Amino acid sequence: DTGSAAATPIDPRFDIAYVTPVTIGTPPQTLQLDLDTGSSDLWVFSSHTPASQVRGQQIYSPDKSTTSKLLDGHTWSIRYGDGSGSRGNVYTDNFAIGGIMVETQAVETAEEVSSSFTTEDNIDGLVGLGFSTLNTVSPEGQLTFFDNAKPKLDAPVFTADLKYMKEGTYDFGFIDESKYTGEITYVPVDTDPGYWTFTSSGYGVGSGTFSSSPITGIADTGTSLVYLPTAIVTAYYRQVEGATNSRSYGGYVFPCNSTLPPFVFGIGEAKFTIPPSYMSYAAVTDGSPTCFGGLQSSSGIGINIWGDVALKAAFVVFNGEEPPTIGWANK
Ligand SMILES: O=C(NC1CCCCC1)N[C@H]1[C@H](O)[C@@H](N2CCCCC2)[C@@H]2OC[C@H]1O2
Repeated sequence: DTGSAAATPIDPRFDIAYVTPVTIGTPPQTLQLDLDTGSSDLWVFSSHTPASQVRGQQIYSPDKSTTSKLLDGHTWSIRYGDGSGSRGNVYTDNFAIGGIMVETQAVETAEEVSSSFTTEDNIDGLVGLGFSTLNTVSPEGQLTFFDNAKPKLDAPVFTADLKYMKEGTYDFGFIDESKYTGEITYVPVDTDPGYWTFTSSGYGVGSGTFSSSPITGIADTGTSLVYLPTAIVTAYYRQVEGATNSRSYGGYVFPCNSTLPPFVFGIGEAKFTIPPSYMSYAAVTDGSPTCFGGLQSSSGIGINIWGDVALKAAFVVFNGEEPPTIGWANK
C-alpha cells in the first residue's frame, strides 16, 4: 500500500502546528490530528473528555463505532516538553491515514487534557510517529500507526513535506521524487530512547563560514521551533540588530523589521538553508513590533530539537527499515 495526506497549518498567521485528516471506526469518524514524530501515543479528544475541556474539537465516540473494542484495564498519561499533557483509557479500532487502514490500532481516548490542548481548537489529538518504546500505555505498551502499517506499506517509510504557511504532505509507503531536488542524504538514527535522533554535521549563519561540528538532536514534527546549543544560538542572534534574550517572552526576540540572516545546517555533506522568513517566527502578540525567533536555545531542555522551522526547509524521509535512518533532501 501507499498513501498521502495533507499537513495543514492550524493557524493562518504562523506555523504553530500542522494537522492531518484521519478516519477512526465504523462508520468512519474524521478527526484532524497532529502527526508528531517526537512522541509515540495516538490519542484523541473523545466522548470521555469532559465537556469543560472541549472547545470546538472533533471527538471520537467509540460507542458509535461497531468495530471499537475497549482495551480493558489499560490507561495512558503523557507530558510533553512544553508542559502540555493528557491522559485516559484505550480502545482498538479501525484507523486510517491517506487510505492506509490499520484494523486494530490502539486509539487512546482522553479523559483529561491540559489547557493548551483545550484552547487549540484545531487539534483533535495526536498521532505519535516516534518509536513504540516511548508509548505510555500501561500495563502493555501499544504500537504506533507506523509500526502497525509498516508490513502493508510498499516500503517501510513515511515522508514529511511540511511547508511555510501552506499545506504540505505526509506520504506513507513511498518516496515521491517530484517532492524534492537533488539527492536524499541519509544519516543513521539512534532509536534510544525512542526519538528520531540523528547528528547534523554543523551549521552556518548567513554567508558566514560553515562550522563543521556534530549536533545531535531529534527530528520533531510536533515542535514548532528549532532548539540548539546556546553557542550556536548566540552566534546567530549576534547578527540580528536589536536581538535580545528576553526573560519575559521566554526566548530570543528582535524588532520585526530587523534584517535576519538565513541559518544553514548540514546533513553529511549536504547543506540546508532556513530562510530569514522562517527564522522570524511570529510577533510576540498580534500587531506587536517585537518578533520571536524560530531558533531558540536548547539549554533548558536537555536535547536539541529540529522542529518544523527546520523540517519545512527540506523533504524528510523517516526510514523504518532495520536499522532506521533519516533522509534529507532540498526541495
Ligand atoms: O512540547 C512539545 N515540544 C517541546 C517544545 C518546547 C521545547 C521542548 C519540546 N511539543 C508538543 C507541542 O508543543 C504541543 N502543542 C499543543 C498545543 C498546540 C501546538 C502543539 C503538541 O502536543 C505534543 C507536541 O505537540
